[in-house]
Amino acid sequence: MSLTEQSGDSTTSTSAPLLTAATWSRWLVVGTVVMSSGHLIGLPAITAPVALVVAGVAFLAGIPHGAIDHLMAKRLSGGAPLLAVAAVYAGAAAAAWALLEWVGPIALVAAVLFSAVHFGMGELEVSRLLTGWLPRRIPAAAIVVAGSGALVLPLARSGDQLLRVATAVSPELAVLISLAPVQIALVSTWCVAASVAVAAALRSGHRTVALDVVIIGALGMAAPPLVAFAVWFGCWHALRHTARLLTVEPGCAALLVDGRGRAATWRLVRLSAVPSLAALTAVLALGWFTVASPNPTTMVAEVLRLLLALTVPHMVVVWWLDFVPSRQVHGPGARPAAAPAPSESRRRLRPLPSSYLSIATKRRSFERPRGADARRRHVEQHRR
Ligand SMILES: CC1=C(/C=C/C(C)=C/C=C/C(C)=C/C=O)C(C)(C)CCC1
Ligand SMILES: [Fe+2]
Repeated sequence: MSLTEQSGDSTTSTSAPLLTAATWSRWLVVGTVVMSSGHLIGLPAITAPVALVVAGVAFLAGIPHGAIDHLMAKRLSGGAPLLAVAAVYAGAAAAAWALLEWVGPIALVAAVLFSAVHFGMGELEVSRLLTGWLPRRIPAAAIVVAGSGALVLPLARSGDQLLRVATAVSPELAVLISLAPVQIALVSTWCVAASVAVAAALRSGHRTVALDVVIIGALGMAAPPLVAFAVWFGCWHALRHTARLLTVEPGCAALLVDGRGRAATWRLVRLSAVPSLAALTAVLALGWFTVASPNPTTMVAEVLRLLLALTVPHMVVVWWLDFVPSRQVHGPGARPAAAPAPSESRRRLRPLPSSYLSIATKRRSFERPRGADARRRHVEQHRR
């Protein structure tokens, strides 16, 4: 199996961006695993400054994936004024920041848990869009937990750099993730979830879903913890979410359906440019103040708290996106004729498809087998 192979036949113009993003993310992460494992065969190990630079760049690369959250929220809310959307978004971030600042470790642990769910749900959604596979509750939950491996495993392994960052945000959190029972619980939970996810994916013929779990595990276990999380965030989660946005943002989706992938990409770049630049400038400015600050540790803690607070409304918008029918995102009447009926999709609490891509991929993967028997087997596979 190659890193490009997909279990479903997702070669339509709408599925191309996600396929490309999935392939690139696999290569970037596998590259990181290989570079991080070089010391096992006598090559020089990644030094601490290199690790910090790689982690910093990867974190920055991940920031723009939330740049059109406000546009998505506007659509999802049925066209609320952008100013109101921005006010609610900022309000949610401010509330999260206040909780992180004053409630302390409990709020931080909650934010980390929400993040793990956000990352895992992203994996589940992307695996569905790529393969058309709609797993049952247990394999779906296993994919969510396994998909958060690039956060769970590095937290369990901690290491110098990650612990220093964690201590800056909350010394209590650093103590918590240094406890052997917590580390063992995190690693064993991930291993059980990953085994269930891989077994279910292989049994239903979706080898790339299994491959992704294995790659995430390899990264979480082999790369320096902070690098593992940062590279996964910037080069996997953000890349795949951005590709998904191309199929969700109505203008981009329409261009994709027309086979104009490049125009769709440029549209997304245009829409994201100002918010991305603003966010990157703010983060870089805060980073600069941190370096110049007489008390960098406190400053790092402040910056991280701010970033974590900002991710809260992002997680809410993406979660909303995962659970609404595509017509609410694309506007009334925009749902393609072949989309499954809501009642059918709602069975087993399955999030409704939120993009043209999910519908196109699903239809194609159902169409693929030739002959009545093969088709029946294939349909059975998707029901499993
Ligand atoms: C607390 C903490 C961490 C967790 C960061 C998290 C949880 C980030 C979540 C980001 C999200 C949700 C982005 C959305 O796309 C690190 C960096 C591992 C280092 C140690 C301290
Ligand atoms: Fe995200």
